[in-house]
Amino acid sequence: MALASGVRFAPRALLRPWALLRGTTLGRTEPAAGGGGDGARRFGSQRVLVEPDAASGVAVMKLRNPPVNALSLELLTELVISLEKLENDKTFRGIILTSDCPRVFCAGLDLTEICGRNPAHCAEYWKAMQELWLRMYLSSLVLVAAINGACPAGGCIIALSCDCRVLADNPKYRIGLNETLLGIIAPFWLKDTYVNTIGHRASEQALQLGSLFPPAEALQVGLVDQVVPEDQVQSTALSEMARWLAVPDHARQLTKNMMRKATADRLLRQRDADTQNFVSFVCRDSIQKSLQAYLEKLRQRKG
Ligand SMILES: CC/C=C\CC/C=C/CC(=O)SCCNC(=O)CCNC(=O)[C@H](O)C(C)(C)COP(=O)(O)OP(=O)(O)OC[C@H]1O[C@@H](n2cnc3c(N)ncnc32)[C@H](O)[C@@H]1OP(=O)(O)O
Repeated sequence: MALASGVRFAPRALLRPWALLRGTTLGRTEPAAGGGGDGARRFGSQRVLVEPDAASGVAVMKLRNPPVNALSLELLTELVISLEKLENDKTFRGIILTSDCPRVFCAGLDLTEICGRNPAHCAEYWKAMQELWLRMYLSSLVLVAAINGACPAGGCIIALSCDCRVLADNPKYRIGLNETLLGIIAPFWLKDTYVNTIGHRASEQALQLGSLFPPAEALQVGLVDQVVPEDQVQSTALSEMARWLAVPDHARQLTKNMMRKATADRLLRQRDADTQNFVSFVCRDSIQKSLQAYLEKLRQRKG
């Protein structure tokens, strides 16, 4: 993690993402609609669509894992790879992260990845979650979340790993860490990310209550930076991006690192212990029962 001007400081090779890849179609490049030169070419994978604009140095990254962008192992892996690809390309200075699925930004952990799975799978899954958070949280690029749908739990953490958040003004698009309502506990690094964003007292309350904030409250508590009509989310995210990109990269990157490194280092120091803790917790019979019941409730809610 070199700190020289312009040098990327995201941790490299903490986990080789492609080792996790199963049945994905990465590296596909196709012309965008109406596109011409390099700046208009899309690339990405099955679950992550990247629309790069070389002229502005900004890429729009869309999550497309229907129906709710649950963070499956494949989606986590593809996100890490797309992020790494953009970070390694000097053309790009910023990413706007948004959803390609209607009404949902990201439903958080894919509960089917941790329900009824063996400990080895849960460990592999959790390591991938840690990896994505570390890479996003320490990314040298400016990350702006254009939150165009519901954003609970792991979805909220993805958004909080960005530098700035724009939320669509729709009362159904709630954001927050609701883990306690599932009978599970946010690990310390999710808690730290929350505290770093909204402060200790607000986090203490929101974490214990499992609060999911509607837009106006999310703005008030500081979980998001702007709430705008749904059709203005993308344009506002672009304006925010321009504001962040107006700052010289090296100064902004070093400042970001100064603000975030201690939090990331805390996980890096105890990554294995955190994984073991997660696995032993979620594999308990009582926790499995809670998760199964929650999933069942979600399925029955339909229709
Ligand atoms: C020691 C550390 C221990 C633990 C740390 C663990 C950290 C956990 C962080 C997490 O992220 S836990 C996951 C929390 N996520 C949620 O609580 C969100 C649950 N989902 C929803 O509230 C809603 O689905 C939605 C608001 C996101 C979208 O609502 P809607 O558009 O009405 O869709 P449906 O509810 O009908 O869902 C469609 C479909 O998707 C399935 N599904 C939804 N969420 C998940 C999920 N997180 N994982 C897996 N599957 C999910 C849902 O069951 C439906 O499936 P069908 O088979 O019925 O189509």
